[in-house]
Amino acid sequence: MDLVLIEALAVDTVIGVYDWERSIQQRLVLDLALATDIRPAAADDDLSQTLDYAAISERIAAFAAEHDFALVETFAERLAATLRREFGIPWLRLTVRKPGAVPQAAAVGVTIERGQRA
Ligand SMILES: Nc1nc2c(c(=O)[nH]1)N=C([C@H](O)[C@@H](O)CO)CN2
Repeated sequence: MDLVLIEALAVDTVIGVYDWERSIQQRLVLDLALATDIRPAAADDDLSQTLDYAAISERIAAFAAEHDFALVETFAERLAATLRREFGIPWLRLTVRKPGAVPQAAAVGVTIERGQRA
């Protein structure tokens, strides 16, 4: 299976467990690897036969704007389910980083893999 990539996608959202985090927007940085077979699109040079990384990036920004989870785990799990359902993605790896959450770390976050990778 081939992979369509989206790397270091920055989105702003309400995210965090503490009271002071509930009234501000914070940045998350996402990496995605999305399984698909790119050969039909490549054979016909046709965007409609592959995963449109621009459309998916826009959907992620909208998802971030419309939700306000406490945990990055919840953000990752719900986003993965949404993308798989709406774009028919059989398998994905998603990393969600929260830069600045721990001052001593460049970023903290989670990586999940969901679905079947053929
Ligand atoms: N595993 C997690 N640990 C923590 C999270 C989280 O989402 N997942 N969140 C926080 C706070 O919101 C933190 O980011 C504020 O600086 C703490 N630990």
